Amino acid sequence: MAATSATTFSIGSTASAGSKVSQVTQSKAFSINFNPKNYLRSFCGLKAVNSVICESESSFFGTESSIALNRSYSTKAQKHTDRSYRYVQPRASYKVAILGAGGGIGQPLALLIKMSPLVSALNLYDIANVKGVAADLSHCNTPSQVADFTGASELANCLKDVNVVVIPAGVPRKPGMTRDDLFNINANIVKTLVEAVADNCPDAFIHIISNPVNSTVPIAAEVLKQKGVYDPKKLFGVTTLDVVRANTFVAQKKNLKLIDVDVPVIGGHAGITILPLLSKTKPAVTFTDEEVEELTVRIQNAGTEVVEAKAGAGSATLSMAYAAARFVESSLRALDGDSDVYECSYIQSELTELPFFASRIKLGKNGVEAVISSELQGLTEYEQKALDALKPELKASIEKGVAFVQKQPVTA
Ligand SMILES: NC(=O)C1=CN([C@@H]2O[C@H](COP(=O)(O)OP(=O)(O)OC[C@H]3O[C@@H](n4cnc5c(N)ncnc54)[C@H](O)[C@@H]3O)[C@@H](O)[C@H]2O)C=CC1
Ligand SMILES: O=C([O-])CC(=O)C(=O)O
Repeated sequence: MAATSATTFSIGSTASAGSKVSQVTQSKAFSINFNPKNYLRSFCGLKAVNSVICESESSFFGTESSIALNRSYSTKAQKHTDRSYRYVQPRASYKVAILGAGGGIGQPLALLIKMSPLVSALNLYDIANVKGVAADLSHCNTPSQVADFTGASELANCLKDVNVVVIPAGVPRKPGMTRDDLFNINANIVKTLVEAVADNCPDAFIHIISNPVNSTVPIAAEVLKQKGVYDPKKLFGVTTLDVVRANTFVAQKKNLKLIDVDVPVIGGHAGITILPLLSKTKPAVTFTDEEVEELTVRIQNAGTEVVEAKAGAGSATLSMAYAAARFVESSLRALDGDSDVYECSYIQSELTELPFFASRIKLGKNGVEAVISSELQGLTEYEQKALDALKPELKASIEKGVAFVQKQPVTA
């Protein structure tokens, strides 16, 4: 990506003030130069502001989708027919499957992915009937073909040749519950679905949304290991919503433009294991101690805020679909060769002594290309204490997930 400003900073072993990138694959660290403007743009996810004004090239709300929509009610549409048809052609042909597509997250997520010019096939799977959802979506005049798959007997077909599998299948919280209270039901759902992924599309990127993410990702890893197809670079716990919330809350608090704010969120995805690194906010922002405490607690409890507001009708669905769509878009861009894709995600990690940990990562064609280790350096005292405090809980959740699969080995 070309630099547009004179101010550049570098990440890598040669950097003095920038971020350090460590290779997941354990090959030696490398350095990259890029400018802060692009750096921030790559964290904008669905690029809300840019995409609404149709500047983005590969956003779900980018040029192609917008032109496709605009054509429907433009009085001059006819004059532009040829040009518009050229634009609505898919720009890439990736196949995405959503498992749990009929649910509160699955449906809006399917709509957002249907708008992507990078997707040629969108497979919807659920144990409940998804025929109606697929029929409904298939009327949208965007490039991808939608197909429905209902029940276990159709799961293998749903997964054939898929590049990205997104898993929001499972039960959501009700008021008074923790995410860990969902373990007994969701552990088995994730285990069964990932077994099918291992059998049918072992090379796919796997995005786990089902809670408790701190345990369901280790469950998925253990299943893939037992199946002999585990690639730690392609298994992701989706923690994008924590980043989206942190960005939103900080922007609101500090009166900043939403599009400009980027807060890395590390650790895991439950209560105190969610740790926003406010000191690493870009652009640099100064917070009082009270603001740090208030923002950190709000970000950690944001899921519960929604659960309580929905009063028994489930947990975050729309913001989660938005966040998951952002992570899918980032994955597709990386698969498509974009070399400037960064997200936070909960992955197998060597960043701390814990085997799974959420942090900023660089995504590439083969999944996790690098882990940004520098964001864990120079933490404030508050952040360091919070990091130390989250480790026992996260460790226990990881061990619970691993033990679950070891007690009930996968079917060959
Ligand atoms: N990672 C994150 O940041 C977030 C995670 N979540 C989690 O996402 C999960 C889904 O939430 P919602 O969509 O609101 O729930 P929902 O109940 O509305 O939808 C779940 C869907 O999964 C389907 N399902 C259940 N068992 C299945 C199976 N074995 N195979 C295929 N589909 C199956 C159901 O039929 C339903 O359509 C929950 O576990 C929730 O806690 C929710 C918000 C944020
Ligand atoms: O809070 C929940 O149960 C759902 C969730 O993970 C979130 O909204 O972050």
